[in-house]
Amino acid sequence: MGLWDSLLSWLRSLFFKQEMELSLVGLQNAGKTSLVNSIATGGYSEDMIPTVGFNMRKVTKGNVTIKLWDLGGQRRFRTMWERYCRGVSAIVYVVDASDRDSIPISRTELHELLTKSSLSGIPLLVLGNKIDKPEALSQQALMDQLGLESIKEREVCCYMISCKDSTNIDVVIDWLIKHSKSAN
Ligand SMILES: Nc1nc2c(ncn2[C@@H]2O[C@H](COP(=O)(O)OP(=O)(O)OP(=O)(O)O)[C@@H](O)[C@H]2O)c(=O)[nH]1
Ligand SMILES: [Mg+2]
Repeated sequence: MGLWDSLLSWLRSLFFKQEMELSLVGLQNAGKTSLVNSIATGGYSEDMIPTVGFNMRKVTKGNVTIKLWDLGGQRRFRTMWERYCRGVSAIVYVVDASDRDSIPISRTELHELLTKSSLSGIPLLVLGNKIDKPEALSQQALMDQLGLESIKEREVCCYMISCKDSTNIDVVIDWLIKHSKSAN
């Protein structure tokens, strides 16, 4: 009985194994690396080292192996974003929703990235992070200030999250799994 069950689940994993690759972009200090940690282990740390260049991390959720390109958000690394977003299943754009002064720059960088023809049609998931902070914008205000409604040529979704409190991380993982390449 046990053997039969494990044989079945092995067969199932052969047929339903899915892979996806995605890129995390957004300004420095937005919480991209924190999000990777939150997705991978649920862990959170206050003292993070800014990402220099990029990091790659593979995370398995159920039958889906997610390859995450975690890119540096400082200005000098932003020219790399496009290269690492080519061919991915989804672009995840992380915004510090509590840092209101940074939103206009974040908006400009997002729309600049989306003008690249190499990235046309790739679904976009915008995440307003740090909603544990009282000064965080509401979802509607963030969507307005980022000009998300003007993006028509691709699927766009926006969630508000907190890596610190693990708020909505499960919703993010569900969205990602639904957008893995072999999923319908
Ligand atoms: N309050 C709060 N702080 C957070 C949250 N997520 C991340 N931070 C903090 O924000 C800071 C920056 O986080 P990182 O994950 O390094 O940001 P990043 O986007 O990877 O930054 P770069 O690698 O420089 O592009 C760290 O001090 C984190 O602890 C959150 O949900 N709430
Ligand atoms: Mg980082």
